[in-house]
Amino acid sequence: MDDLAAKKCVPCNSKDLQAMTEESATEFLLKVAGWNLVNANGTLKLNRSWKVKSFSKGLELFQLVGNVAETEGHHPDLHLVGWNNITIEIWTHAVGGLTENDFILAAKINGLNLHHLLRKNASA
Ligand SMILES: C[C@H](O)[C@H](O)[C@H]1CNC2=NC(N)=NC(=O)C2=N1
Repeated sequence: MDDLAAKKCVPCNSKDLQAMTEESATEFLLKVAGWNLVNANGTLKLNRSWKVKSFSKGLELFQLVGNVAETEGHHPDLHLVGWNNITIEIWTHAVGGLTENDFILAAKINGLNLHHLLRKNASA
């Protein structure tokens, strides 16, 4: 499995795109440190949480992530609650599960410099 952060997401409307098995997702998960695999009512998703220094730093984090998402044409679900708690969920809506696109996006998010936005004990 080559470097996911160097790959490009494919359009989600390509007809041969299909959700991967939980077994495959577990293998891909090894390549995206810090992310969790969750099963939300039968839909596999990735999620990761952070504590940010402030509400505005949370919005800055969203903008950095949003720029990557727009470049890739593949988008996360962004949650900012209790002013400084961020959770990002990633899944491929078009297939109702996980595809390699989701792990590429997670790997690219892991490559962002977010340290200046995060509380010291930042992993929520
Ligand atoms: C054509 C284009 O690939 C689709 O509209 C994209 C946009 N971003 C997307 N993002 C995610 N997470 N899932 C999708 O199915 C999806 N579809």
